[in-house]
Amino acid sequence: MTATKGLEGIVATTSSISSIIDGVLTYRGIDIDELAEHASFEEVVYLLWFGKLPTETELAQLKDNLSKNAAVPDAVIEQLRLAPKDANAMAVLRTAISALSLYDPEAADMSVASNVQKAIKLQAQVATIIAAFARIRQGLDPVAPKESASIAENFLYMLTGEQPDPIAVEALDKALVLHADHELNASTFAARVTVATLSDIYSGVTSAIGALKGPLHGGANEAVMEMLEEIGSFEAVETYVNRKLDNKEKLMGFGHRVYKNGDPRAKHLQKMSHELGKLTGDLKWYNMSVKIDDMVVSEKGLKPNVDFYSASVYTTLGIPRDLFTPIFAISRMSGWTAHILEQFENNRLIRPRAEYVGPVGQSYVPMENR
Ligand SMILES: CC(=O)SCCNC(=O)CCNC(=O)[C@H](O)C(C)(C)COP(=O)(O)OP(=O)(O)OC[C@H]1O[C@@H](n2cnc3c(N)ncnc32)[C@H](O)[C@@H]1OP(=O)(O)O
Ligand SMILES: O=C([O-])CC(=O)C(=O)O
Repeated sequence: MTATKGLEGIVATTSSISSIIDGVLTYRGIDIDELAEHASFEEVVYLLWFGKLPTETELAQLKDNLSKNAAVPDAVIEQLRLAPKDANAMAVLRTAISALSLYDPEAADMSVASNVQKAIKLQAQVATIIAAFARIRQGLDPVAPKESASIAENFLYMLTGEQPDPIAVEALDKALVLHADHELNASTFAARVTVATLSDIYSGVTSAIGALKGPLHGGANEAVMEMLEEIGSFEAVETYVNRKLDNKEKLMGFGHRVYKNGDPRAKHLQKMSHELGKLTGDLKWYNMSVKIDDMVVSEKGLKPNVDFYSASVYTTLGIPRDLFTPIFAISRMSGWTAHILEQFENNRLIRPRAEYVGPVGQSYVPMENR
């Protein structure tokens, strides 16, 4: 038995949800480039869950169902009020999503119909929870979700209490499409491992949120913005990047376990960052990002991943830095739940082995002789 560090290159399951083949990402066989151009996030949610693009009626039904389920139980809102105002937003989200199960009488129902309904609730409520916490910590009351608004529109509306700019809604919607699923990434794997014990869907997504939070995974988008803020100006980029590379330190938002020739989602986010920067007249973060990108590509051969340009996109949309990873979770909820449903369809406990490298042949030493 020989271990592969980080399970690199190990094929751990079959899946028909998304694929990365020769650097091309597809959801249910459709290239992400096409989806980014044409699909709404709700269409993508339907596609991931049900394996096909929705008809007009099916999409309307899904949107209606999401809309009707977007309100969060009062007890969970109360719990958000009890959280420290400076609590980590991903930790709050992880706790609140776990708490939702306490108020769902169907939490332990493992039928397919019940699990699909729980996926709908989770997808609808994740945005409500994040927006509510963002307001509560500012001493404001949460804003109730609007009926018949998309998830992107509703999230921005619930965050500010004002009707969001259609350009911002469109940009966030596209970002949600781009982050929705990604084969067997760490958080999705965590979700599948959890539910493969026949634990419930809430446990699965709670595990996933915990895994997404880390800076080597979804947490990298916040780390990118932290880096941009630390650098502070376009002029300071060169010295900063050279110092990081000389010290062999990682630059957040670069590199990927699977993509060695670039992440196909990054170009869309780069374009959005540029367009939003032009619209707002503030290209500072975009210009700094491009300069870092050019230097890291030419000096290290590493390309930006999905997290790199999403940082300047969200900042230009006026979203606070610590909500970037929670927004990733809004989108990835669709992928996690699709994978959980797929895992349940053909379940087997996930239990790999460890290569033992510790001492052998040891004896118990009585306390007085140690
Ligand atoms: C949504 C997502 O999860 S996308 C990924 C988000 N994460 C980040 O952006 C964090 C920064 N990037 C990284 O840490 C890595 O590239 C990962 C975690 C994404 C992938 O890592 P792995 O496949 O395990 O690659 P690993 O960390 O072993 O790196 C391989 C080599 O490239 C280097 N490298 C990888 N990423 C970076 C980086 N961002 N900056 C500088 N060097 C890097 C490593 O130092 C290592 O060099 P070495 O062989 O000289 O020691
Ligand atoms: O696939 C991965 O390892 C990380 C990633 O890009 C994602 O989850 O979107």
